[in-house]
Amino acid sequence: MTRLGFSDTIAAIATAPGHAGVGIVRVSGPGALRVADGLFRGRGQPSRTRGGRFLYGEFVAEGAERLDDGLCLVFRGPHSYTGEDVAEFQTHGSPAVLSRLLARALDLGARPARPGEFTLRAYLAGRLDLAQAEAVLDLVNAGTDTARRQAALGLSGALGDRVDRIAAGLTRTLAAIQAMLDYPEEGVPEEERGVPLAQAEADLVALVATARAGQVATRGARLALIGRPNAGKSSLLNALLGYERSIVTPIPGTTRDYLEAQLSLAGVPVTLVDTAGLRETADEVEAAGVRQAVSLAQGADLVLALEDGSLPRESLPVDLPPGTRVIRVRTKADLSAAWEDAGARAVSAVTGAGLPELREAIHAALLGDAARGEAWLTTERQADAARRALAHVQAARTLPDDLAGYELEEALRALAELTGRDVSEDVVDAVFRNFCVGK
Ligand SMILES: Nc1nc2c(c(=O)[nH]1)N(C=O)[C@@H](CNc1ccc(C(=O)N[C@@H](CCC(=O)O)C(=O)O)cc1)CN2
Ligand SMILES: Nc1nc2c(ncn2[C@@H]2O[C@H](COP(=O)(O)OP(=O)(O)OP(=O)(O)O)[C@@H](O)[C@H]2O)c(=O)[nH]1
Ligand SMILES: [Mg+2]
Repeated sequence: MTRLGFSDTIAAIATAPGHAGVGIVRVSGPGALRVADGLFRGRGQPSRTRGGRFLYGEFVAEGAERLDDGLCLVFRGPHSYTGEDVAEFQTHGSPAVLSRLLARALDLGARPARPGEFTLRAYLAGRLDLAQAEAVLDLVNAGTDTARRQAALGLSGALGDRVDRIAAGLTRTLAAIQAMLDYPEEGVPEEERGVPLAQAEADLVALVATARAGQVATRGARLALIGRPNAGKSSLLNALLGYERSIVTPIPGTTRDYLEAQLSLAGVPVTLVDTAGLRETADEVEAAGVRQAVSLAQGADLVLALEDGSLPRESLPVDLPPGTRVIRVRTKADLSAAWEDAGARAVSAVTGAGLPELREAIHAALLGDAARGEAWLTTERQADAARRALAHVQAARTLPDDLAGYELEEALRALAELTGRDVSEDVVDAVFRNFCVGK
């Protein structure tokens, strides 16, 4: 594989498996229009058609068997998604038509595209940076409007721009330091070093703070409900969902196995996890459920710790790892309160009192540290690169000029990795492995 153009032509079904109104087979590479000539008959020939045009006609298999009628779209490199010649065949959306059409394209010399290979080619052609390519994946997978908005921002290049602005500041400071290395007795003036580095650090701290929100918005969050038996966990889960998903009874120890349910909370895909009530028990099955509840809470993005507000307060019998995000909830707020605590939100699953505020608190806990209009870091890969850049900038601030220069070079390398200007093939492979075929 060379980075300056591919000799092979790739083909894939671009639309989702299944029956639909329209389906698309896409072909990209130097032979794309020749493949199109071989399987499409219309008033014009694809290889003689200008880019940006479509032709209406029929798709024909070997032996001139007519497969379907439809459209052939012609793109000429570099004016296409991949930057190469591209032909698209838009058929009736039948898996039977699409698979025959793809088979025909392969007969005519194309090879099956690997997952993400169209977008990989767009990246290697310089039409997208790596953060934009990741945004393409986020966009395809977006199930909520928040996820879509973040992905669209990323795809527009807003994340790359945000990173580039920080990098430009670091580059200026690095240049100032290098210019002064020959005159070490003078030192770089504060306004050319200390001030911009403080700014870069603040910008990177703000950027790193978006990683959690970005990942939660695109991949969703796991939210575990824990508490003693009868605290009202299953009732609260049902109240948040708006339907009776989990069994509720007055008998403590009703929920034994954990149970998951999906919910979209202000645009964030949330998996709610109901767990067994926490208590010491001789019952082996229940004890297994309790152990499971503790480990589910430890693995969750956010824990709702429920305590029965109608009974004298008892502390929760678990230690959560430091750093775990917890919202404390006083349940059964419709009954007379046996205790009060400003740190616990009063909620009634019966009347719904306190539920809107709880939803808001959950949303704030999951997305609170990122400003809404800005481009967020949405993958762990991006977050890791941003954190490394931040660590190097922080080191640079305390070091003498020559060593600070080295740290700034490292910070710039980490930022270039973030946008994909300076990454190894392994990293690129890892990014595109997550794509589906046809994207
Ligand atoms: N049918 C279809 N719809 C699609 C795609 C596709 O490949 N096919 N896309 C794929 O993911 C997305 C759109 N992405 C695209 C990006 C650039 C170009 C393109 O041809 N750009 C040229 C021409 C621009 C122009 O005519 O103004 C260019 O940038 O030079 C096409 C699709 C979403 N919708
Ligand atoms: N009045 C009132 N009763 C509630 C409320 N929430 C739960 N209950 C009652 O409390 C009892 C226990 O509720 P569950 O939701 O099953 O409690 P749980 O925490 O899931 O209990 P386990 O599964 O046994 O651990 C049931 O009788 C519920 O009807 C509430 O907000 N108000
Ligand atoms: Mg329960």
